[in-house]
This record gives sequence, C-alpha cells and structure tokens, in this order.
Amino acid sequence: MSIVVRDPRRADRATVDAFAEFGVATVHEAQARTGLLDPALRPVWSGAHIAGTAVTVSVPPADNWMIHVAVEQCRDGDVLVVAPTSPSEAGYFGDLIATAVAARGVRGLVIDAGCRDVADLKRMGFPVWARHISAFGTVKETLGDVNTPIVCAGQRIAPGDVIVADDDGVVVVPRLEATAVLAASRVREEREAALRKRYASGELGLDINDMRERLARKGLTYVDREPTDDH
Ligand SMILES: O=C([O-])CC(=O)C(=O)O
Ligand SMILES: [Mg+2]
Repeated sequence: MSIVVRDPRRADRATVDAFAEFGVATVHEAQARTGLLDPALRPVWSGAHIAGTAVTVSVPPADNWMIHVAVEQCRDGDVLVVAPTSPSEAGYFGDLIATAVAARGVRGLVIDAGCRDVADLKRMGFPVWARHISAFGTVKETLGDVNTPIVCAGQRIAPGDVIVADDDGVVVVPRLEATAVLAASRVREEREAALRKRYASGELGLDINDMRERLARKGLTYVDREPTDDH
C-alpha cells in the first residue's frame, strides 16, 4: 500500500528557525555526534545554509511521480527529503519542481539520488543536497509514500523532524529532541566562541586542552637538534 500522510506534526517553528544560526557540525556534535547523513550528499551549489521541517518522500528508482504528489503536502518552512527504495542516479528534481516547491515556501531539497538543472537551481537560489548530479530522466509509473519515516543516506528521518544543511552536509534532529539539541547547540557555540578568542590570541590547543601530560604518557618525545646537525 502507498500512503500520503497529510499534515504530520512538525517541530516547533521558532525552534526550527533558531537552528539556522548553527552549522551542521555544531548540531551534529550537540546531539552526541548522531544524525549526520552520508557525506556523499553534497550541495549542488555552495553557500546555502537552511533549517526546516522534513516532508519525506519514498520513491522507486528513476520515478519521480511521488515528488509531484509530495509538493501538495509542503508548507512554508519545510524541506523536501527524498529517498529511493533502491539506489538511483536519475535526475529526479530540477528547476520546474523547484519552482513549484519554492512557491510553497520550501527551503530546500535533500535527495539520496540525482538532481538536474543545477545552473537554474543556483540562479534561483534554491538549495539542494544530492548524491548525484544527473540529467538522466525519470518516469511517473509507480507509487511510493509521502510523510512516512524513511531512511535517507543512512539516517532515519520522520516527517516533521528538523533538517539542518550547509556546505558541510546534512544533519537530522528528531522532532521530539529539537528543543534539547537547540539548547546544546547554543552551549557548544558559546564554548567555541570563547575558544576562538584564545586561539586568536596565540594560545595552543596543547595547553587549552591539557594535552601535554597525556602526550608524554603516550611516549611522545621532543628532540633538540644536534649541535653538529647543519642541515
Ligand atoms: O521534470 C522533471 O522530471 C525534473 C526536472 O527536470 C524539473 O523539475 O525541472
Ligand atoms: Mg528540468
């Protein structure tokens, strides 16, 4: 059976929007180094940074019918997340579908398959993270599911989960953990801001992190150059 779940519960909007302050690396670390999608998913143009709520789509290989079905379920602040049921390099998505979802306020696409019309997507400023760039066309023959939990690039993603994506990649935050992970991201960012000042003033990670004693215990030995060594 193929199903479309209408209007799934989404993470709280203010919480989702606040995630846009934080990079993927920060969010990933803040949730104990979990949630990162396979880094083989790359932005098709660089410089985008988005946070939004997942609308999930499970699609057959080289068939983008369910993406058209999913567009109707998208709302302002969503991110479309598409996973094929078996690997596919086909170009499921391009500037036409991007135009349709952008008109609904969708913030970007994450797809564990191919995407095309990259120059147009860049011109439009519509962000996409994809495993492949491919002009290979798709058909509209076989059903799939919209807004059911999927596995996309190695991570379970449920509809309404938070997706954060930037030049480093894509991370998912489960909807019910969003508030806690946002707070942990803030703490981490404040800690990094303080560290950044210390590094800028010339302090070394060796001292800031008390690494010297541990390095010595591991056997690291410093050797002064021999006086006769004139290389
Ligand atoms: O139409 C398609 O199948 C995908 C595409 O190229 C577009 O959305 O522009
Ligand atoms: Mg096209």
